[in-house]
Amino acid sequence: METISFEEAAKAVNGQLTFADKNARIRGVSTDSRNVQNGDLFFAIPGEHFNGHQFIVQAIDDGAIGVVVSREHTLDLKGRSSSIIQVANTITALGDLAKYYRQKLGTRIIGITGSNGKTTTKEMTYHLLSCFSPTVKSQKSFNNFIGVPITIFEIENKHRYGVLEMGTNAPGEILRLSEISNPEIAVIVNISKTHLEGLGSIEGVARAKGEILENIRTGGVFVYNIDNPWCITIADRYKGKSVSFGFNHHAQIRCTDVKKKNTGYMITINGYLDVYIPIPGDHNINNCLASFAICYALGHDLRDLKDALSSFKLPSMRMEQQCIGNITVINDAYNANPESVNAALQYLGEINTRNRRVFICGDMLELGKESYQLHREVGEKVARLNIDALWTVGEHACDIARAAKLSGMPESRIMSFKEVADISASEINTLKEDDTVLIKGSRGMHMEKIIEKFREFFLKQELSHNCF
Ligand SMILES: CC(=O)N[C@H]1[C@@H](OP(=O)(O)OP(=O)(O)OC[C@H]2O[C@@H](n3ccc(=O)[nH]c3=O)[C@H](O)[C@@H]2O)O[C@H](CO)[C@@H](O)[C@@H]1O[C@H](C)C(=O)N[C@@H](C)C(=O)N[C@H](CCC(=O)N[C@@H](CCC[C@@H](N)C(=O)O)C(=O)O)C(=O)O
Ligand SMILES: Nc1ncnc2c1ncn2[C@@H]1O[C@H](COP(=O)(O)OP(=O)(O)OP(=O)(O)O)[C@@H](O)[C@H]1O
Ligand SMILES: C[C@@H](N)C(=O)N[C@H](C)C(=O)O
Repeated sequence: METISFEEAAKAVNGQLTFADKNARIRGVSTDSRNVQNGDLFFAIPGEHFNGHQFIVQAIDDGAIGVVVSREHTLDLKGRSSSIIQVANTITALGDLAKYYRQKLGTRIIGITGSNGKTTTKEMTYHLLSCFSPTVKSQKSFNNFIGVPITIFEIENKHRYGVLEMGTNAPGEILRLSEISNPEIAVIVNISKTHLEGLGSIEGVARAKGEILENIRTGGVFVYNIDNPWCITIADRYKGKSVSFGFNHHAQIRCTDVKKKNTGYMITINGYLDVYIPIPGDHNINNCLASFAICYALGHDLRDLKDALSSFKLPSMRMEQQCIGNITVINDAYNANPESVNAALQYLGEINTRNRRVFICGDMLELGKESYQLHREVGEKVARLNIDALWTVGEHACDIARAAKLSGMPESRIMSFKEVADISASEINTLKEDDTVLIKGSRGMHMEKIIEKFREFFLKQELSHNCF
C-alpha cells in the first residue's frame, strides 16, 4: 500500500479522528488481528463468529497504529495509545477508504464478475498480465465488501494492473463494489441461476451482474460472454466500448477450434492463435477466452500470450484430480449451482476411465424457490449421462437421487446421506479399483471432507494388507 495520512483517511471515511501521533502515516490496512503488520490501520468488523472490536487491543499490540471503530462501541484501549477514527459503519468505511485510495492510483483496474468462473478467470488473467507488468490480484475468492477493499489496498503505484473479483448474493452489492473500484475493464464471465435466494430470479442475477457497468471508467471497456443471452442483453444496452468472447461467429475473441489433449485442450483463437490450456473441463475454455479478451481490451497483442497459459494451474477444489488408494478423485467441491454442476457432470460423462464414473453431489445452496426443481434437473441429467453410481449428501440433494431414480437410474446404484459424517467405511468399500469419483457441492456442505475419509480408508486398507 502507498502510505496515507490519518487526516486523509478520516476525511475519506467521514469519520471523527482522535490523534495519537500526528506524524504517523498509515502503511497498510487490516481487518484481522491475527495478521496485523506494523503501521496498519485496523478496521474492527462485526462478523459471523466474532466482532473485530474484541481484538482492538491485540491489533495495537501487534503493530496497528490506528483503529477504525463503530461510534456505538465503547472503547477501552487498556492503557494503549492509538489514533482512533470513529465511524457509523466500519464495513462502509473500509469501502470508502478503498474507493478514495483507488482514485489516487494510476493502476488499470479490471473488475471480474459472473455466476461461474470468476476466480478461475481472475487467476488466468493475472497469469497473462503478469507476463507484461507488475500485477495485483484478489487473494483466493476475496470478492465482497471486505475482500475487494483488502485487494485494493495491496495495490501500489508500481502495479500496472489490478485484477479484482467481484461477487454478490444480493442486489446492489456489485454496484457498491464497482463504485469502490471504478474498473477500467468490467467483465461478466457468464450469468446463470446462482444465489437465487437473494437475487430472486435469473433476471435478478442479470440485473445484479449488470451493476458493474454503472461505475465503469469513462472510456472503459465491457468484456462479455457472447454465448450467454443475458450478457448479450446487457451489452446491447451498454453504450460504451465492448469486447465479446465465446464460440459465437460474432465473437471478437472467438474460439475457432478445440482439440482435446490428455491433460487439457489446444484451442485456436480467431483462426490463427493456438493456445494450450493444461487444465480439464470444457468450461475452462470459456474462462480462458475471457482472460484473452481482457488482455485484448487492454491493448495487448494476443500473439505475445500464445504460450503464457501453458504453466497455469487451477485454484484448489476446482477440478482437482488426485489418486487415492486405487481410485481417482476429482475434487470440484469449492461450490455448486446448476450451471457448474452441469459443467462438472459433462466432464465426468466424457472422461476416459478404466472403471465406473461415480458422482458424489451435495446440496446446491441459496437457490430459493427454484431449489427443488433445479435439484431434480440435476438428477435427470445424471440418469441421462453415463454415470454409474450416484451418492447424494444433504436434504436438497436427496431430490437429485429421487429424480435420477424416476428417470431410470437403477436404485442399486444410488445412495443418499444426510451429511458427510454418515458416509462410513462400508460405503467407501463399495468403490471399485479404477473408479473415477467426482465430488461437488456448495461450500456450506464441505464435501471435501469426504476426501479425508477416502484417505483414512485407503490408509487403513494399506496398513492391514502390510500386516499379512
Ligand atoms: C469478516 C471476515 O473477514 N471474516 C473472516 C474471518 O472469519 P472469522 O471466523 O474469524 O470470524 P468473523 O467473520 O466473525 O470475524 C469478525 C471480524 O473479527 C476479526 N477477527 C476475528 C478473530 C480474531 O482473532 N481476530 C480478528 O480480528 C475477523 O478478521 C473479522 O474482521 O476469518 C475467516 C478465516 O480466515 C475468513 O474466512 C472470514 O472471511 C469472510 C468469510 C469474508 O467475507 N472474507 C472476505 C475477505 C472474502 O472476500 N471472502 C471470500 C468469500 C466471499 C464470498 O463468500 N462471496 C460470495 C458473494 C458475496 C456475498 C456477500 N454478500 C457476502 O456475504 O460475503 C460468493 O458467492 O462468491 C473468500 O474467503 O474467498
Ligand atoms: N465458466 C464456467 N462455467 C461453469 N462452471 C464453471 C465455470 N468456471 C468454473 N466453473 C466451476 O465453478 C466452480 C468454481 O469456480 P470459480 O471459483 O472459478 O468460480 P467463481 O465464480 O469464482 O466461484 P465463487 O463465486 O464461489 O468464488 C468450479 O467448481 C468450476 O468447476
Ligand atoms: C462460497 C461462495 N462463493 C459460493 O459460491 N456460495 C454458493 C452458495 C455455493 O457454495 O455454492
